Order: sequence, then C-alpha cells, then structure tokens
Amino acid sequence: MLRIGLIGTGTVGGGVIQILEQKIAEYKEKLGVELELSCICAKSEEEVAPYKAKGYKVSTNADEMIAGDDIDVLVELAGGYNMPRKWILAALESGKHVVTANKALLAKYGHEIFPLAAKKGLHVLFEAAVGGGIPIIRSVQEGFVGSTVESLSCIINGTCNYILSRMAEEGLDFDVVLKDAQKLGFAEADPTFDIEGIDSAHKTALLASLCSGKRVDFEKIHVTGISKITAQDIAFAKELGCCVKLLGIYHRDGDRVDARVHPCFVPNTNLLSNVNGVINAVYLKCDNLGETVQTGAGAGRLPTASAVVADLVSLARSTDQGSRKALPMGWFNVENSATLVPISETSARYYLRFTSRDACGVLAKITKILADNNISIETIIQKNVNDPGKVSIVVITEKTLDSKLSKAVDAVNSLSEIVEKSQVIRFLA
Ligand SMILES: NC(=O)C1=CN([C@@H]2O[C@H](COP(=O)(O)OP(=O)(O)OC[C@H]3O[C@@H](n4cnc5c(N)ncnc54)[C@H](OP(=O)(O)O)[C@@H]3O)[C@@H](O)[C@H]2O)C=CC1
Ligand SMILES: N[C@@H](CC=O)C(=O)O
Repeated sequence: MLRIGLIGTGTVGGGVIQILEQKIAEYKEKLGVELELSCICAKSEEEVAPYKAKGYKVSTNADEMIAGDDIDVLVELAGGYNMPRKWILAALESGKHVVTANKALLAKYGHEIFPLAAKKGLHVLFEAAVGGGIPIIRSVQEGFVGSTVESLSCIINGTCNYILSRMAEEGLDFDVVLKDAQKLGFAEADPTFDIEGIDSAHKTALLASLCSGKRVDFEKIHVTGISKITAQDIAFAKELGCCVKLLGIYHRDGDRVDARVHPCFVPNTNLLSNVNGVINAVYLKCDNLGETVQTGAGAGRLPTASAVVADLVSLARSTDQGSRKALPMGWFNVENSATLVPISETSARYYLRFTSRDACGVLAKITKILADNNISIETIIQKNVNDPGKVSIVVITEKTLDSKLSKAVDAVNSLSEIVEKSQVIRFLA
C-alpha cells in the first residue's frame, strides 16, 4: 500500500484526485497495486471543504502532513520555489518519497534534492515536469538506455506552441491567445516563464542533464522566448515554407553540451512543423536506436495529472515488489557540472528582419555590411509594411557563426535608417 499526501488542489492536483478516484480500484485489480489518497492539503478550509465532504482526510498545514506518519509519498503540486523546496527536503529527511511536476524547482534545486534522495534511498519522480503527459522522462531514463542520445529538438512548452499555432492559423493577437492559454490551465502562475522561454529552459536543463549524465544548469542555457515574435514574422515564415516554433535544443559536442532555447523557423517538411496547439513533441537522435519522436499533450489538467499518477503507480510497484530494485533517481551526477557551448560558437541559417525608413540605398548598405562580415546571403526581400514611410527588409543568410552574425546585426542596427531593433530567428538545421 502506498499512502499519498497531496499538496495543491489546482489544475494538476485536482486532475490527480479525479484520476485516482477513477482508477484506484482498477490498479488493485489489474496491477495488484494499492494506492490510497491519505491526505489532501490545500491553503484554506474553504479549499479542502469539498474533499472533506467526500470523506478524505484533509489538512491546511503541509508541514504537519509531511512530518506525520500517515503518508509514504509526498505529491507536490503547488508550484513555486521556497515552500516546495522546504517541503520536499523535509519529506525526504523524514523517509518519504516525492512525486512532483515542479520543473522550475528541480532545475534550480535538483542538486540539493536528488543527492538527499539518493542518500536516503528514496525516489523523486517527475514525469509530469517535462512534456506534460508524454512519458519522456521514463523513456530517457529507461527505454533509451541501450543508446546514447546524441541530440534532441523539442517543443516542450504547451502555452507557447498554442500561442504560435493560433497566431498562424487564425491570425489572432499574441495577448488574446495567451489569455486563452491561461484560462485553459496551460500557463504557469507567472506566464512570463512560458513566453520568455524560462519554462522551456527548465525542461531542457532536465532533459539535457539526463541525456548527458552531467548536471546542466538552467541558468547557463541561452534563452530567447516568443514575446517578440510578430504576425509579420509568422507571415514571412509561411512565405518561406516554414512555421515558427519555440524549441529546446540539446547536442552532445565532445565533452561539452550545447543546450539552448529559442524560436526557430521550422521547414514544413520537418515533422515538428505539424505539432500544433498544446501538443508537445520530443525528437531524438540516438546512436543505436536511431531517430525517434514522442508526442502528446504537453500541458493541462488531465494529461499532466496522468503523468503524476503514472509515477505513483510506478513507485508503488517498485516499493511493493522487492525484486524490482530502485527506480532511476536522476541518472546524472549532480556534482559533475556540464560545460556548455556558448551560443556565440553555434551556427545556423538565419532569418533577419530589419525595419527601416523608406529611404534610398538602405538595401545596398545592409548588403555591404553583411558582405564585409563575410556573411553570405541566400535571399533578400524588401516589403512595404502597413506603417507608411517604413519598409521591412528580410534577409536569409547561409549558415553563419552566431558571433559573426551578431557583429553584423549590431552594425546594421546602428544605421540611421533603421527604426526598430532587428528580428533574428534561426532556421532549424
Ligand atoms: N498546468 C499545467 O499544465 C502543468 C503544470 N505543471 C506544474 O504543476 C505544478 C502545479 O501547477 P498547476 O496545477 O497548474 O497550478 P495551480 O495554480 O492551478 O495549482 C496550484 C495549487 O496549489 C495551491 N497551493 C499553493 N500554495 C499552497 C500551500 N502553501 N499549501 C497548500 N496548497 C497550496 C494553490 O492554492 P491557491 O490557488 O489558493 O494559491 C493551488 O490550488 C506547478 O509546479 C506547475 O509548473 C507541470 C506541467 C503542466
Ligand atoms: N506552462 C507549461 C505547463 C506544462 O509544463 C506549458 O505551457 O507547457
């Protein structure tokens, strides 16, 4: 019997209760696994009242629930940093396993949490923290261990993918679609985590750590979000046979790790281009296995709760069945911090969009600056924009080193005709 103490009855926590109510009897009958929702903890009496009315033991004091003897596993679904960090460390200290969907916490404090769990012989499971309902953590920890993951590119923020898809398909404004994503329970409590790419960086750090076997600090990951992507960029992408996606990227580069998050022009021939709405996808290249892709709902109440419940069943099976030893705990050495490839050393084909006054000779000046910096141009287009007196100049470069590109873009930006900071988006290789 695995006795569960749950903190947080919001989007995901509420979903976990719903699924457990549906499936607890089935787990016992079909899998021989016994789960019990032993205590539900929320902030106020008002929030716990409906669960109390159903006969659950409830609490408004997480510390007390964790310190008590009534639970075997803490399920942390409150979100945030400070309280969850304290709760999880306290749970491990007092011999309880942990299941959480809190990628922000694990990316920031995993180096404290995983070693403590290992020292205590306990499990910290976090399937729901990356890719919502997709079992990508278990795949990387277990299913792919016959191979080494050489690289991955992934859509791992449902909110951003939902926003970009609806902007492209329905021509809607960024802010309108973001509000819908919040209403649907996809967005983080602070949606800047989503739209500025921070949530994707948390998840990329976790995946890159698991794939490289070293600790990849999310603070060191280059991050650009989608808040500066305009309807014009999306229209140009369409014209060029692409769509815009926010991607998490990981490559093994000798002893170093190339891990980054930024928007990409994804050609319509690439399978990631067909991943729309809240759907996430993780595309991996492995040495022995070859290429593989996992896709499914990346956020939302029931898909995310489904991954949390899967962790609970897995935990119950591993703790009930002595023969199945420990579940993987981390699979990366938190002491061994990975050296990251600086973004300046990476290369790509680039889409550059400059907004200029409609003046003679700007195109020639831009072309000269790029040529002086040894940047080869594939295409250059000038277009009128709705704003009279202004033009957009779009340049597609051949594969170029980031440091070389940045220098040239700075030089273009300093031209007196340029009226807005330029847009720079990479093409997915
Ligand atoms: N939503 C999603 O699709 C996904 C979310 N996640 C992660 O799951 C976690 C939960 O997210 P989500 O369910 O969306 O968030 P919600 O805001 O919907 O739910 C969080 C719940 O925790 C409660 N809570 C906060 N502090 C305490 C406390 N001290 N004691 C008891 N309860 C508390 C909140 O209460 P109150 O509202 O009163 O503050 C709220 O009910 C986060 O870490 C998030 O990043 C991961 C994958 C997908
Ligand atoms: N805010 C996140 C929730 C799941 O991790 C997202 O939109 O993907």
